[in-house]
Amino acid sequence: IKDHMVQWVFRHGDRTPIVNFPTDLHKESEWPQGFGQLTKTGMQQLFELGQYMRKRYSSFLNSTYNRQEFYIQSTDYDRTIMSAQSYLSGLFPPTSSQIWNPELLWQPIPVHTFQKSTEQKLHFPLPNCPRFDELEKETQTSKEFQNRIQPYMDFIQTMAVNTGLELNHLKILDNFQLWNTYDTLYCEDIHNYTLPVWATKDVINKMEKLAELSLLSLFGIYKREEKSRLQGGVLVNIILNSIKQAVNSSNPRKMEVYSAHDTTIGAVQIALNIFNGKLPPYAACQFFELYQESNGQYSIEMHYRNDTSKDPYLLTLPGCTSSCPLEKFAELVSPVITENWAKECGK
Ligand SMILES: CCCNC(=O)[C@H](O)[C@@H](O)C(=O)O
Repeated sequence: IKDHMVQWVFRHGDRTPIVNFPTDLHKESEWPQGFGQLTKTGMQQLFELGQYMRKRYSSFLNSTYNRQEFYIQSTDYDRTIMSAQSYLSGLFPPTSSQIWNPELLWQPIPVHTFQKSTEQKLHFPLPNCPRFDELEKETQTSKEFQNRIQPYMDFIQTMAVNTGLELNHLKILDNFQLWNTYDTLYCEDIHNYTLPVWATKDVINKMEKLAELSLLSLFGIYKREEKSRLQGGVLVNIILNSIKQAVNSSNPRKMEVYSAHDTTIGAVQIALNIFNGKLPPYAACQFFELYQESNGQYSIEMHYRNDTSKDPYLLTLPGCTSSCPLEKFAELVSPVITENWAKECGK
């Protein structure tokens, strides 16, 4: 069995909070680099990911960086671009012929990025899609969602008082307010900032569950396939087309990598119906490996690395085997792939 091409999507590394909630004890000025910035921990996490991939693909990838073989794109955020750079310093330290400064075992490698307004493939949820906004509203009032949020109603009331956030915003979940508040408390806790007295272990756990429900209900729970056609299916389509091109190309790129966000991983996994319901941790990665079997047939394997202490999980596309023939894979994902995104968005 021969590795033919790999596609990786990862979340950036550890960062500072992105937003304050009204009663937050810590303001942006208390964070050395301000909101949303990659920390040294985050840099180390991505460096480790690069080293992991160097080992995993030692026989597949050329040990020296080769622009014909490798391409990386990042969303247009400091944290994802810097994550990509940290990752590349672990994946492609310069080998003898590439060393340009003997005191520095690092080489510049291009991280491609596109303006937020024009990039419509990596930062989810993709904006400016009226049909998706409609589906979001339908989701919030659906019984599937209401059944899951009902048990938390009293808790959400308490959270509104503790955080100073608007109750009727908090309970619809889709504007990330509860998720963002959980995230800010999580960042403060990791970096040893004092938490408010009400932020007990139990409260944080309940907020984590609601953050997970935010991600799940954003792309799934209700009309998963239709929402995925407008969201995660867009990136699945890009990845699948790139894999198909590699099959028909005489000298295909070996690896394409996307430096992105937790919502990117969530959108793709919910579109593929392989989501584990948990928030993707820092530097988590979903990756696809195209193999050519001895009989010449091409198959795709999907893996998810969300714990650096273990091997990545081999994931199985529902309806297929873990090593899924390319044609079968394409057929099974076709319900979440749209030929005309703008039209389906009702623009
Ligand atoms: C505030 C909501 C936007 N959050 C982000 O962009 C973060 O990068 C988030 O996606 C993450 O992966 O931490």
